[in-house]
Amino acid sequence: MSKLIHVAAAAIFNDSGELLLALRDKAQHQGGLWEFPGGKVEPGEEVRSALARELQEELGIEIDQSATVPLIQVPFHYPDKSVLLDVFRVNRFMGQPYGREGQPLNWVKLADLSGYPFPAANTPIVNALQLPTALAITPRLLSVQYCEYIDKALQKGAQAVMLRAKHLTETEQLNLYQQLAEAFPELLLIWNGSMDAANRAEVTALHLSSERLMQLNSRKTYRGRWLGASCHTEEQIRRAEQIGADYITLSPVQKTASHPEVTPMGWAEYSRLVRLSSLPVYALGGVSLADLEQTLQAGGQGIAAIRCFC
Ligand SMILES: Nc1nc2c([nH]c(=O)n2[C@H]2C[C@H](O)[C@@H](COP(=O)(O)OP(=O)(O)OP(=O)(O)O)O2)c(=O)[nH]1
Ligand SMILES: [Mg+2]
Repeated sequence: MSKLIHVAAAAIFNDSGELLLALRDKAQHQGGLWEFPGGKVEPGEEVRSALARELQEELGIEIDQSATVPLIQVPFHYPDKSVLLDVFRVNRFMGQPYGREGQPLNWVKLADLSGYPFPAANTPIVNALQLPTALAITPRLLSVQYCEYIDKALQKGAQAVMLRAKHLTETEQLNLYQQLAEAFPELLLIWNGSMDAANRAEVTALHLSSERLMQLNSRKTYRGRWLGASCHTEEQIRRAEQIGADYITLSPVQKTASHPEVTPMGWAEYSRLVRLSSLPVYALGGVSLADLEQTLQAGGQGIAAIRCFC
């Protein structure tokens, strides 16, 4: 396999929360498709210096390197080239961006990103941008208690909720899912269950256990929008990538009361697996919102937790 070409790219936001896209010239590799501005890291160059240089060269803007936050790293093999896209969030910049190389630019709302044709390597980047950084996983509750739980979790900073209610029958879980989806129409509500049942109930966001993940070869039959999976090993991460999952949770990062017998992987191993994965990776297991900054700096998607949102 050819050597990975290290590319620094930026998800640049303006004050209205829109994102800057540039159209790649037809003559370029992956030409005619939209991109996150950036370019190749030169030998010996720091990735953030490369990002600042490329944004100056391509857009005429200055950025404060220390104010950039890692978003995701995507290793990707095109038939003719292998790239490592190293993507950062840029929320502040100086100057008015313009296409210094004649490339058209567009400010785009996050919700409209899916309408833009991107190179294939960009799918995980778009997912990382559209997925939240704080995911609450429901504890074991009575059916009537879930609404109140979600209210409280949202107040505490959760931005999405995974309904994990294995103590209820599948029918009860899906009825509850529909009720909660109606009560919280704006919320990304994920059901932890099986693909067949999710398809039958028209669930739009599904999370697979690692066991279910390893039984799947493709997401092709899935009819929802979001597909996630629980991973604990490199092999499971590879399978999640192979089936085309949108995100994974990786656990246990730290010691957790729910699985006291399991040895946690620790932050160093979490960071290593995040670098190796091309997908958005939530840290799970003994983590809370207090660990969010560390998780993002490691290139993770964010944190997933039960306890800290109760
Ligand atoms: N900048 C950028 N490159 C991307 C994206 N997605 C994607 O697959 N790529 C690929 C296309 C290219 O093979 C490589 C980036 O190369 P580039 O052409 O931007 O590099 P550069 O700015 O240094 O340009 P050049 O001097 O080599 O012409 O990464 C993306 O979103 N942004
Ligand atoms: Mg470029």
